[in-house]
Amino acid sequence: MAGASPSARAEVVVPPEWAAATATAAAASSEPAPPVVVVCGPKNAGKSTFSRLLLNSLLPRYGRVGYLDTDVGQPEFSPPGCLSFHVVDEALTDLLNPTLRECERCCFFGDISSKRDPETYLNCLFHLYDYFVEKYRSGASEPLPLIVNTPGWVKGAGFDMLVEMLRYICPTIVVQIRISAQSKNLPDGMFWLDCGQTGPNMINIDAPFHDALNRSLLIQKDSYGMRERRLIEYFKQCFPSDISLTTNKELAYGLTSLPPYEVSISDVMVIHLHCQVPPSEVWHSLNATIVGLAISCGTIEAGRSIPWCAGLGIIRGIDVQRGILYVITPVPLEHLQRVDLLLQGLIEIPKSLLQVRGCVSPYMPTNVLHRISERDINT
Ligand SMILES: Nc1ncnc2c1ncn2[C@@H]1O[C@H](COP(=O)(O)OP(=O)(O)OP(=O)(O)O)[C@@H](O)[C@H]1O
Repeated sequence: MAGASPSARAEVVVPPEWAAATATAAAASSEPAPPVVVVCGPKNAGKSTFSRLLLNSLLPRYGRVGYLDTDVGQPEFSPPGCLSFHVVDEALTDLLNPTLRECERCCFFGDISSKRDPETYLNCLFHLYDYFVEKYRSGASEPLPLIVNTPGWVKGAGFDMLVEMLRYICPTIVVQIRISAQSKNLPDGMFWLDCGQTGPNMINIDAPFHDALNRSLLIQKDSYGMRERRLIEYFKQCFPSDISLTTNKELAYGLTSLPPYEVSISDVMVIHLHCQVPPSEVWHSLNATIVGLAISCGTIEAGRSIPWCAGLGIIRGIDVQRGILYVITPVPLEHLQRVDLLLQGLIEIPKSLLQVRGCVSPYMPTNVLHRISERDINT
């Protein structure tokens, strides 16, 4: 692709070695089980785009493909802050952009990078992988191939986490995308294994675009904007699909007028994932935030429970006197009824929803805070 422009493209470009790599994975032996493919490489090298192409290549043979979404900053199918496992049974039509899809299992990590808590991040990932193995490797369900798209943080602690991930998952194929700036690449070969250990089929491919001097041209993404759009898209699901909400203003007004769910404070436990909050401030800290709505049914390992996340919600208001939280969420009622944990992380309500001209921010009615203050004074 010499001379290709680094600006965002309207169509996906499939270099011959990319096509060969997807064909190799699609033709790989399914004995004793279909392939587990890990895609890794530096930031913006094309991992997500390649993973989409790979998924479409595996579908004709297997009908369904598992996808482990591990990039909490820019997840493929989930809102930001989540790690999730999906089973996809139809070809992806947009090969250049991530799209929301319902997951089979999700863990709410609550941040857009694993930096703040690598241990919890890895525990979430291992739990999702264990779920896949239990259901699609040893259970009654038909075995599925699995794609694991990894984050582009491949240096320092990011590298250490990738090594742990690879050791745990033991993939059958690893596709490494490399760029011309060698110092930014992962080491060559099976860098996560000890000498002499046998490993997977390693496939190295180059990032898709390069200039006349053969230097990689990487397309920078607007990560912040992508996250905002993803959250907006997520909360649009609160409305029936025939309601047209084309602008953020319409959505902001729509959310304002949406009757929230009432959740009894006594029915839920609040967990702050990345900070400590004094008990007297818990409700203030929760008001006007996005939370993971979780169910404490995860397995307990090394004393830590990893709850499954049913989806995200906006805490629209809190009435401490009545003991009620008001939550806006697209999570269906039957799942919501099982939620017993509110996980608060660092995922924020998109600014574009809070800054709509003429619309008083719907999530921060002052009477809510007054009621809390009155209650604080009374206790
Ligand atoms: N084969 C391709 N054809 C067209 N555009 C591409 C291709 N590969 C990557 N891009 C574009 O390059 C940018 C980065 O690609 P992508 O998101 O796949 O990289 P990534 O390695 O997954 O990034 P990150 O490390 O941030 O997760 C995106 O804008 C994407 O649309």
